[in-house]
Amino acid sequence: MPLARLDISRLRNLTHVRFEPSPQVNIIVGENGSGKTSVLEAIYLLSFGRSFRSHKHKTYIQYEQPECVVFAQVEQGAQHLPVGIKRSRDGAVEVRIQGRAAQSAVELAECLPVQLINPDAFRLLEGSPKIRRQFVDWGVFHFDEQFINGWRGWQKALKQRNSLLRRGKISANLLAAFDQELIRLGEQVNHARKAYVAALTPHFEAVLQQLAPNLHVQLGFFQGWDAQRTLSEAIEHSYQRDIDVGYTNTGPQRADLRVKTPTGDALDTLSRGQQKLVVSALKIAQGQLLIERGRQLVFLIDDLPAELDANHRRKLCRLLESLASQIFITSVGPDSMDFTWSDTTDVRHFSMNEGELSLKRTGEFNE
Ligand SMILES: Nc1ncnc2c1ncn2[C@@H]1O[C@H](COP(=O)(O)OP(=O)(O)OP(=O)(O)O)[C@@H](O)[C@H]1O
Repeated sequence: MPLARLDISRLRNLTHVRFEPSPQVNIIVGENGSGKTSVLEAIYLLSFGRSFRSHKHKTYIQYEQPECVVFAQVEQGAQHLPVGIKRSRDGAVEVRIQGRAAQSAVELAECLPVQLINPDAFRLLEGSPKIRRQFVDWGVFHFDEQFINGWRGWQKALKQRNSLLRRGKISANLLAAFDQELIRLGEQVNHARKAYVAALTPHFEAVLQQLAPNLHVQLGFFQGWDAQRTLSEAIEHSYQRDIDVGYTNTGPQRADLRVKTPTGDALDTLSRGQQKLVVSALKIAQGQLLIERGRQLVFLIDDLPAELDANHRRKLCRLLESLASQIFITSVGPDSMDFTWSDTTDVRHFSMNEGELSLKRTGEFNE
């Protein structure tokens, strides 16, 4: 499933970048502000339909341009699948897969799963539970084909219930009718998430053991309500509170992935670099799980050296190499990319200079 070709037009300072990446390791080196992260942003846009840097599409469309376009040939077996996205300044989004308009961003995510590790990665530990739920749900989405329909139905039922609660004057019978569907789908979502976290945990532990053997970190899953109760019981229990506050207090919308060390929350006890290692381990574990199920994914590693010492950088590279996935790594200087890749790994070095990308010959950086 690697990207065989990538065309980026009018995205930040990339007026027109066109290149053929390696199906394995791609290293993009350039000065601050040269456009390295924008290449990763373009690939991410192709998978998620949005940027990881800004929710405002106008910020990444090149100044004074009406739109940006990212187009790729995605390898699927012996075939190439053309996939493209166009984001216009007026807000329009056009996604095309194999020449036809895609129905939703879900189709994009299905044909191009992308995993990002960047300097903001520690936000997964630091940020709100929503960020961790999104992390878990991304994994479940690729792990369990039934998940997305149940999740969408549950979200719809939850929104309807909340809107009823907000308006007040609600009859118990009407609420109960909504609750049946909410509970059925909510239990489904919860079941899928729990199964996923259970499958992810041994992968996470093994990856972390390789990356940082001295770190002892445990994963736990909070389902969003008291584990001793069914969802139906929990909703019934918080009925009056829901009416008082005007929204649904309990359920899978409160779920969280708990990351703990023996002495407390990982966030409070680990250094920044250690947090980055834990998050990298979580993301690599997600990737491993996908690969184990016969899928492929693209890893985007933005600014690899940030917060990692040479020893941990090398360990991370070794792990990434062992995944046999397509990887894009950015770095400000070749010195920090001192890892020796195996002779059998296809490594392509690119240099980024003011929005212009060029392929380097092997060893050119060291000359
Ligand atoms: N909408 C835009 N249109 C044109 N240029 C933009 C736009 N937004 C940002 N830029 C410029 O595009 C470049 C984007 O660089 P990018 O963030 O990709 O750099 P980088 O090589 O990853 O840098 P660093 O090493 O500092 O992270 C910057 O020079 C920035 O000023």
